[in-house]
Amino acid sequence: MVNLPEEFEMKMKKLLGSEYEEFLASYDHPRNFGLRVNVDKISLKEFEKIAPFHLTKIPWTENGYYYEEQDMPARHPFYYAGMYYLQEPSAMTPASRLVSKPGDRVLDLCAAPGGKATELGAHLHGKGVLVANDISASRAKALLKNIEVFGIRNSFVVNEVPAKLAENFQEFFDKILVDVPCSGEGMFRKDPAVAKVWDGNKPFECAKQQKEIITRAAQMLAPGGDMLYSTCTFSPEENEQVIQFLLDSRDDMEIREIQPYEGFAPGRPEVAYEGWDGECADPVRRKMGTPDLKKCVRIWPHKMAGEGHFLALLHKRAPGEMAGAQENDRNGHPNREMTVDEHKNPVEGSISDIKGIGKPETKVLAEFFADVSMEMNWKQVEVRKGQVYLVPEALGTRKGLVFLRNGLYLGEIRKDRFEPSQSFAMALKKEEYTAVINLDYRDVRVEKYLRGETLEVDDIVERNLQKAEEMHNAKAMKKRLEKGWQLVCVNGYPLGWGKLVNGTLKNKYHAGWRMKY
Ligand SMILES: C[S@@+](CC[C@H](N)C(=O)[O-])C[C@H]1O[C@@H](n2cnc3c(N)ncnc32)[C@H](O)[C@@H]1O
Repeated sequence: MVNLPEEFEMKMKKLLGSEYEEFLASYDHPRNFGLRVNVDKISLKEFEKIAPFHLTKIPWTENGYYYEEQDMPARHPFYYAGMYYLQEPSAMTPASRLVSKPGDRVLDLCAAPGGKATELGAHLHGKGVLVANDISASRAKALLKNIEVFGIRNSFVVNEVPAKLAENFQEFFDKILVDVPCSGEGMFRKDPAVAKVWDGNKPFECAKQQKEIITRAAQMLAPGGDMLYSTCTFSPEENEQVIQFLLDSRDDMEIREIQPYEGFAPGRPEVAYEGWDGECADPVRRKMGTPDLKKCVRIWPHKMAGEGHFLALLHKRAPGEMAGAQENDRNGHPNREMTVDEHKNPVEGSISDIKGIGKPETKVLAEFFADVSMEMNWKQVEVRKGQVYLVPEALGTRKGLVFLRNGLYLGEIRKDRFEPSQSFAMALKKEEYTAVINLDYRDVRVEKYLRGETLEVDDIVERNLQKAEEMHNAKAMKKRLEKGWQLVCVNGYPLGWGKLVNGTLKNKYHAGWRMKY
């Protein structure tokens, strides 16, 4: 049993009334473990077929599963292949209720380490842009890594304060996720250390910061766009009161219904002004808060197999749009189980479209990319000091922002050769590269590869050559398969690069990502 702060218990008693004992009893139950499948890489059907874990579907998400602690999915090669993200089940809810589609401009304002940004990015399938921001430089680094492991090709990873972003992105985004820093009351069971540092002032301090963040987020939302605000805490100050604050300060925003689940509890209009002297002229609302706060969702650990959360889906009305319009058609159950190849586009333009590079660089790139069939628009490729990036189309030029990555880093031109990057390997599908060393996850070479060791792969090269025999251009293909860059895959999903020399595969797996235990 977690040691709960006395002041917290009193507050929860007041909030929950007769449900309080049941809530308290939930602290005796073990926490739940969840993983969320990367729908940009693998279909759920395929994942269920190949993943050697004890999986049970999380009923309120499309692509989340409970697993058992002994499965240890963080140590499995499929994790290194970016097939899934480990995430507490309730924490999967916010991104699952902000339905984004390929082509959208999406912002995750408080994104690190990327639990929600990776889900939002996966659903873009490379089209549109995901701007993933975090105020902490070190956490933003972890965010970038997770985005790269997931193979997201169209992200802009930023390390800025929301006010600075708002200067650059006025009414720019179709979808915004605002998963604010909070007092973390919902995490006491999962992480008892959070309960130890909690005190009664924390919700008030956090609320101040949350109001600034949500205000900036609303400035960046395009008219007609949707924004999802979430916390992992129970305090009304950080939940209903922040939403009420936003509604009181802007008359173009409204609360939308969230795709339901039987375990969700409604938001609480009656706590919207409790203990807070907000500005509101309407005496009825002043007492009660806007009735639409009921459309918010509270996740309580005694009602669902997950930790505590709060969610509010907000909509910014376009000029002339009536309050509550569009709600029904936008709120249908989204068909989120898509096949991975459904979103493929042909390659656009050619290498000669890249600006500012000479003939030798063009030749080096042409040689390497003769083996690549990934969808890409060459007009969006930029070369900066020899480093080659595929920049998101929808972003435009953004100056004066501190960023860690603009687009997909493809690799580096070094004199007479191109060195592909780790992030490029992760963004490829097996079928999009000519020379592939595909290993089964039970093959000891997979772990050796992830530890940075050199591999003997004669048997696989032999098999690849036999397959090539059956093809039209067998001779050219043979030459290619016997040496040079190889995409190393586990069960068909890329892990990184290797370079083949006389049947030996030199390890090019990113040194900083190696398996260490
Ligand atoms: C709840 S965590 C986000 C978790 C993340 N959404 C995920 O799912 O992995 C809140 C994040 O907000 C960041 N943060 C704190 N203050 C911020 C601010 N003013 N602007 C943007 N991010 C902020 C913190 O560094 C922290 O990473």
